[in-house]
Amino acid sequence: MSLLEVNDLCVRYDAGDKQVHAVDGVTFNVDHGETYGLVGESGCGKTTLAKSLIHLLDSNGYVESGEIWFDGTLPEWEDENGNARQEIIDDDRYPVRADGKTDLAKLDNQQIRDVRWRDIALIPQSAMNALNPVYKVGDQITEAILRHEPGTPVAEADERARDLIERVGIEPDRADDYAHQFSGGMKQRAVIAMAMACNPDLLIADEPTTALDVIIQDRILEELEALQDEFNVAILVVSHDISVMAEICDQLAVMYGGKMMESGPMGEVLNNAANPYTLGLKNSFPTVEEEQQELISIPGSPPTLLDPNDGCRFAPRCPFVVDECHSAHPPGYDVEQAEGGRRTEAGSPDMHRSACYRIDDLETMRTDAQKEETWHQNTTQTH
Ligand SMILES: Nc1ncnc2c1ncn2[C@@H]1O[C@H](COP(=O)(O)OP(=O)(O)OP(=O)(O)O)[C@@H](O)[C@H]1O
Repeated sequence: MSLLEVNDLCVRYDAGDKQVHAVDGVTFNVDHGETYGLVGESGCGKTTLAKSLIHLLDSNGYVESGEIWFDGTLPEWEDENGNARQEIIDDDRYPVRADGKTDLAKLDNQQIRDVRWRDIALIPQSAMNALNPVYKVGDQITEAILRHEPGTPVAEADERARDLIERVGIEPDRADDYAHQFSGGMKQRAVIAMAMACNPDLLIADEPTTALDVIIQDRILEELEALQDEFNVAILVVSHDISVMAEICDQLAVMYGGKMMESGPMGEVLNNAANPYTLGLKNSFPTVEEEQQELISIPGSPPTLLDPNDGCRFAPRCPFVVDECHSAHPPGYDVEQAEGGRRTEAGSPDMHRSACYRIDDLETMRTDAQKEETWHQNTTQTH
């Protein structure tokens, strides 16, 4: 059973008399212990999607519609074994399903606070600045444990904090240091340790390695994987960097303009890309294997998402655009079927899916997408 099941989620920001459609009709599942990646250019809605799950949006942001089913529930709705009580499941006033999952979108502020840290923890973007400069690093982790598990004896919380610090590769004695005594990589590790303080089932990591050099980046990714193996924590990782995703993800979703353009098992999405946007994104990133690879950018810029038109979000920049693309944003099509020339909607969000009307012409798109002239000659005709 999946840990997280997001159905048709739409998130908006109020912007004067208009709205920013930052996340639009997004559906995906994350399994226990798996790493799910959200990749895409800046502004495509990755952070908004991640933060909306635990109600950490800016004050003008809100979930307009959709469901966020999470395999866990509030302590007061559980029996002694930690399962949702039957009378809570049966009572329509509670957003709890027969399989014990809770719809996080329906929780109020107080309720979602009980889920944060204990069940789902966030490593925010620019996490290195998340440490408080006036408290010792170890004390900040102890404090997080005590705040979310109030019955814990202080000595035990201290011990756990030091243990976590050690697990992320920092000498436990450094727990008595202040953040300014830590390097960038150590600060990032300390924030990861803090996020793991209450042993959550899901860790949301927003650009966990962006400000770090490549060597430290690798180590942080290794440490995240080690924590995952040890604690079976699922990780929802947000990054603009395909190479980070290729290192750690099991499943990958490519976002553009608030939509999921392509998703599925990571190897499938990256090696067998089936969406013009993914093909374009891959062209613009260097790969380790191809030393002489020519990088090709996608001309144009991402949409503003202010009251967007109907139609595929990528259509204005897509060299493969046809009339149908302007009718409505395409649904997620089954890529395996498309390999055989059939255009069939995907039956499950875990399958390799691509939102593109041209999916039945996949081979042509894959071949043409590798050519520079495809991207840099045809764009004017698409507007
Ligand atoms: N508080 C806000 N008010 C209005 N619009 C916002 C707000 N926060 C984000 N947006 C807009 O929502 C869209 C999605 O932004 P978001 O930060 O989720 O994208 P992202 O892919 O995570 O980008 P980045 O990697 O730069 O953070 C963008 O168009 C952005 O300008």
